[in-house]
Amino acid sequence: MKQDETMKVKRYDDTNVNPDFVAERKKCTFNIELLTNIIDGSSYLTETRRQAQLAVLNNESFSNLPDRYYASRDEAYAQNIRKSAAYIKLLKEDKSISRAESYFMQCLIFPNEVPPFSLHTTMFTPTFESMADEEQKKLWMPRIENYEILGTYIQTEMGHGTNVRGLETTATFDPSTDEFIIHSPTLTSIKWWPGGLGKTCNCAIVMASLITNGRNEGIHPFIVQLRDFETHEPLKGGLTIGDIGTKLGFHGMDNGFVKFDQFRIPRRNMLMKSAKVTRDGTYQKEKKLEKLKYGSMVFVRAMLVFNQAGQGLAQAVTIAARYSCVRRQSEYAPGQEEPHIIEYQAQQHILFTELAASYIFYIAGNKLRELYFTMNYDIQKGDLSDLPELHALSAGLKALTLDEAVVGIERCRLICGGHGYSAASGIPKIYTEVVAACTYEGVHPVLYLQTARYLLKVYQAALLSSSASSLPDNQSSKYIFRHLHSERPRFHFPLSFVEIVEAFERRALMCIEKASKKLDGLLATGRPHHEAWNYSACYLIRAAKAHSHVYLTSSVHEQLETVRQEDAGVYTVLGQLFELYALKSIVDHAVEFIESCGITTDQINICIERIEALLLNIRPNVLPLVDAFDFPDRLLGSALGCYDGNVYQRLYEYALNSPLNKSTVNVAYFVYYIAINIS
Ligand SMILES: CCCCCCCCCCCCCCCCCCCCCC(=O)SCCNC(=O)CCNC(=O)[C@H](O)C(C)(C)COP(=O)(O)OP(=O)(O)OC[C@H]1O[C@@H](n2cnc3c(N)ncnc32)[C@H](O)[C@@H]1OP(=O)(O)O
Ligand SMILES: Cc1cc2nc3c(=O)[nH]c(=O)nc-3n(C[C@H](O)[C@H](O)[C@H](O)COP(=O)(O)OP(=O)(O)OC[C@H]3O[C@@H](n4cnc5c(N)ncnc54)[C@H](O)[C@@H]3O)c2cc1C
Repeated sequence: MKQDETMKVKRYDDTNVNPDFVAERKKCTFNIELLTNIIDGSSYLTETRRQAQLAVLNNESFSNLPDRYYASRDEAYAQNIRKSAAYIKLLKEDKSISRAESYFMQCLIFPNEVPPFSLHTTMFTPTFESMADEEQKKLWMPRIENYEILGTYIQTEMGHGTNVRGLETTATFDPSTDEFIIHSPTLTSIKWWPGGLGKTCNCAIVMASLITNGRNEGIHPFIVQLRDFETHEPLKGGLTIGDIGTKLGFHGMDNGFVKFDQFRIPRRNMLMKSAKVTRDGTYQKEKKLEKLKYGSMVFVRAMLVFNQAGQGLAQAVTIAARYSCVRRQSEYAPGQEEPHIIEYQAQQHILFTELAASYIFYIAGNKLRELYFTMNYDIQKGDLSDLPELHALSAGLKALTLDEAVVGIERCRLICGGHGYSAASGIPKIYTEVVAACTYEGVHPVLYLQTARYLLKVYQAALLSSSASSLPDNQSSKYIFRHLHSERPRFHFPLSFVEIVEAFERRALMCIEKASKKLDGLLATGRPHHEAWNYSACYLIRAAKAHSHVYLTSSVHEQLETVRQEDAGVYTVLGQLFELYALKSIVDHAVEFIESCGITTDQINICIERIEALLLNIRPNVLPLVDAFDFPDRLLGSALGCYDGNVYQRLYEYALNSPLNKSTVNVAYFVYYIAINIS
């Protein structure tokens, strides 16, 4: 990114900081910058992020006007398009902007929003690049990279989302014209939900059942132009396109629908890397590349762990922590000043356990992102051997971390009392964005079951093998092989970090064993496989969750081992957060740990006592620990969570700006109430 020498705005305003915050920050016992580097992934990424954020803060085109919480849907959409236009212009002008820089800029330009063009970069382009043949890439990529083509990803229909094989939209080859005819045969086959489809995008990847020579060959991707490149009107010839209406959140996004009525596209608009239809209508496919079509779903799921679960929860925690260090409430000791609510153990228990979870999701999410890029390099070259592992990991972790994050965000809102319910707290906005990710890219029961399917295969292989050597080193399920044929150790309390990881592994192995036994038992009674699978679902889901917990704990433990060599202060605080997250999970799933690790209820009580001790350990560092996330105020969008802690002044300003305060007597009251009931 080109450096702008004229940058004026600082990322933080250090003047006029609430004195309570100044005192809190003085208690810090560790090197905040080093922790920030760990959260970002490296010191290089911290610097890159800061430069990108400064570029946004110094560019007036990216300001949020009108206030984001008072904007109507029309205004929110218009504002997103205005900012998108400026952002895309910048990307086109400055080709040196890297992928990481553009990512960091986008997060701040659209705080807690998925903007209308985002499907272009997260799903449309990656799917095209992965599924198009070389000739198609030459033809289309320059216009895709130049944003002349703005694309979305159209898969879900009104009647089918999860069951991709059940999609009804057809793409029938017509050899007489060398075209495919895209058609929505029923009401339920209308494509529904794609982001940016309603008003913004002019092209799309459409997933449809390919029919040629009278045979249905299954779901395939097609690139389809939807709107005229000059007038932006929907193309004639059989398209009905629109916005699907108001949702829980995503107000600035035009999630849309499209009904195809015998709409024609050239044959070569089928993406032909792994399968093709020749001029005479012959269908050919390369079986080994078949699963590439799922690739963009794996990509987004893997990114959601750090981007939505990690960052979303960390933002809510930052807001709740800062507010808890400002807010005073209740008489603690008779006659004394009311304490900050952070001093209440009940508050600390919720806040610090969520703080710990946000660190775990961020760090494990970074590791998953790196693993994705490493494994995907081979996958794109045609070696798909790592894909099942990547799919199982990304599906399970997307589900587990987002499940825990949305509960955590809501808990953070609740511990802010009444002001948490105001949009000005910023938490409702974070919640509605993050909770959407629990649905898009696959609902969680279904994703857990995908992970379980993989785990049972690994377990079967482990039963037949006597060592772990048949699995590559990077496989997260290697512990299944290791522990299946080894003695369970005796655990000592309080647990060491190494013992914590082994306890999670033993618990996961037991859950997998139980799921396998349950399934086999049902099969042995003569039930068909699909029925036995369905009635094992609760066991299978428990196994997938336990396995995902293994990845979280083992990857953060690995990070701790590196930090241990570098900095004692950071090692201590990160270790406390790791231990807190792990012990809380052990207590929450005590039955599974007692059964799998041979531990007693007394030892669970030791964990409960240890959690209380950790709350006291973490207390002095609470503000520095959220400062380490390094969120600019604009990203948080919160009166309660600002860096300077001037909560009440900002809440008052927010209320004064309410559109209802533009007049002293509201016209509706005058016209309806006074006119009818008083005159
Ligand atoms: C710091 C630096 C930064 C760096 C920069 C980087 C920054 C980037 C930042 C980005 C930030 C993000 C922002 C977000 C914005 C997003 C906006 C919203 C987007 C929303 C888009 C959508 O919402 S878009 C629709 C998604 N809709 C689903 O998600 C449907 C779920 N439904 C299914 O996913 C299937 O339908 C389901 C269930 C498998 C059954 O399908 P099915 O019946 O065919 O499957 P079966 O169970 O029979 O499985 C058949 C065999 O396929 C295997 N397999 C199945 N899936 C596989 C897979 N994915 N990969 C591999 N393999 C797979 C399976 O494991 C079996 O393998 P095997 O036979 O060997 O066992
Ligand atoms: C904000 C948002 C943005 C989206 N963006 C896009 C987009 O850009 N492009 C796109 O194509 N789609 C998009 N979607 C659609 C999204 O991917 C689907 O909603 C999602 O995959 C779930 O499908 P569904 O809504 O049909 O739910 P269903 O499949 O009908 O599932 C409903 C419920 O049934 C249960 N269930 C279903 N199947 C099973 C099963 N096999 N086993 C156990 N339980 C089951 C689950 O509890 C599930 O929650 C978006 C959705 C949202 C909310």
